[in-house]
Amino acid sequence: MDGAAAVKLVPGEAGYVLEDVPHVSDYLPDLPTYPNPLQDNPAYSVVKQYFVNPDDTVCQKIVVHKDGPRGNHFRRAGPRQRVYFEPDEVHACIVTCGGLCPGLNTVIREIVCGLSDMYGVTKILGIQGGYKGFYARNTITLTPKCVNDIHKRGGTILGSSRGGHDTMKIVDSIQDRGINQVYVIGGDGTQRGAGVIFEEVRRRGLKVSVAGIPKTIDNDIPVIDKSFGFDTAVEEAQRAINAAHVEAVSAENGIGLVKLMGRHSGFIAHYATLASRDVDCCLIPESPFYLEGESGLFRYIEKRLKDNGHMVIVVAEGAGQKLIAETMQSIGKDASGNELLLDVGLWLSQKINEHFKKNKMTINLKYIDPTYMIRAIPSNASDNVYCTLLAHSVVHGAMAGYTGFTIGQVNGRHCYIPFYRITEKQNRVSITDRMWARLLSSTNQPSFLCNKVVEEAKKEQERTAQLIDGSPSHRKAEKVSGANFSGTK
Ligand SMILES: Nc1ncnc2c1ncn2[C@@H]1O[C@H](COP(=O)(O)OP(=O)(O)OP(=O)(O)O)[C@@H](O)[C@H]1O
Ligand SMILES: O=P(O)(O)OC[C@H]1O[C@](O)(CO)[C@@H](O)[C@@H]1O
Ligand SMILES: [Mg+2]
Repeated sequence: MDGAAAVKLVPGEAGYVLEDVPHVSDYLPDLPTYPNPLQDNPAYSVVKQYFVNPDDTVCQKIVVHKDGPRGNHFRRAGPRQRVYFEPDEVHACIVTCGGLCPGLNTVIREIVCGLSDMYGVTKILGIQGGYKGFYARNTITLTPKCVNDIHKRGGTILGSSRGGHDTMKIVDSIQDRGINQVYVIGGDGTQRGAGVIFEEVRRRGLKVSVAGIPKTIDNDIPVIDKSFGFDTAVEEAQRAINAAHVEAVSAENGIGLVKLMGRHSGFIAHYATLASRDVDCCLIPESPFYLEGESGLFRYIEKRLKDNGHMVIVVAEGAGQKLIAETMQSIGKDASGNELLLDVGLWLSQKINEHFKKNKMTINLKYIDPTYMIRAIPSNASDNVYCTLLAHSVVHGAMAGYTGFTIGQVNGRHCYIPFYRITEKQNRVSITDRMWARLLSSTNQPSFLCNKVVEEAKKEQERTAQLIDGSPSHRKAEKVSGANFSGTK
């Protein structure tokens, strides 16, 4: 487990457990603290109860039973009365890694503006081109002025990359440059990378806070309510689905097929389908499907065309990979080690065309692949606000000396989550819960579920629920009874 040595569990009454995050004072005792400059900030000083009570925690499980345990909690995010860095002392850096996602520039902007406006920090570096930028690329100086309008642009002004995570070289670069706050924006791979950077920083005894901001278009990061940019992507996907629908209704036996992103998690396809109501079938990686037979996809398409004259299919890029692999060779891995996917959209188009040709039925299939279009756009208004809050919360955490954490919204509240909770599993669409049932009922598609698949899905859900509910028994944990934990030295 990444960061296993840093597990900090603080038990309380009635099964209460705080899964705390590391703090620089865990391994550097007697560090001085300073009053939070926010208390003199004209904008913020009017806020009643502005500082977060250090004992505030956010519960992960909000549906509980009368006699059930209170479950796991995370430390609530927000400004602390005392901070562990003086503004002049801070030398922050920001890096973006992995694939693009709407909102990256907003998060960069708001970390810079948050550090500057709230804490008076002036030294902020942008690391170019992802992790390898620490040792192989240039850096740029980030100021509120130069990031002023970047939230209106898609992508990341810093550039991003996959692969190239060389922990020693990265931490050498952090040490050589005198960086003491590292803000890492990226998905599960990136947060794993941040976890090992944190471990190395701690091993060297550096006063450096390593903080993650989770980013993933696929919404595959667990624990958090949802990842930033997801709503924007779902909204943009509507344009492709609308086009597919228009094409389909305007042709004889028209079929509109749209491929959307979603490597192992089909959330974009799922939510875009539910939002649209024009979709007749949604195929995702979590729900294996098959083509032939009475309950297969071909029969459903025939029926739908007969009843309605047209249909729209949405397929997540990771769907049907096992099926395709029966006839196609794997195409290897990307620079980060992620499996490259076979093109389910092209494959499905070909299979459907072949099937109807063989059965002498005329169809008009239009395949739309908006893959990168849904993630290369700027974030929408609500994602912009979401990104702003995440960025400000992560800044408060680093200034307060927390480290080895990811910022996340859990049940509507922002909190500091240990890296290992974000990286130990992926968030997947559960095909045995009410949300997927809602989709099945809105599209009327076959569930493709045989008993074996349902049983496997239920088992997976139980296993996942144990992780999500936190049952900490499986962790190599050091239990502590108070917040002044120093067991990670
Ligand atoms: N286990 C790991 N340890 C250290 N670094 C890692 C690890 N996994 C991935 N990384 C690094 O993290 C960076 C991003 O990883 P990856 O390409 O998997 O994207 P991601 O962060 O998961 O984002 P997304 O999948 O949403 O595009 C890469 O530079 C990669 O080298
Ligand atoms: O082509 P790239 O940039 O490597 O990224 C593609 C992948 O990145 C994601 O957008 C995020 O993991 C996936 O949905 C997609 O498979
Ligand atoms: Mg990933």
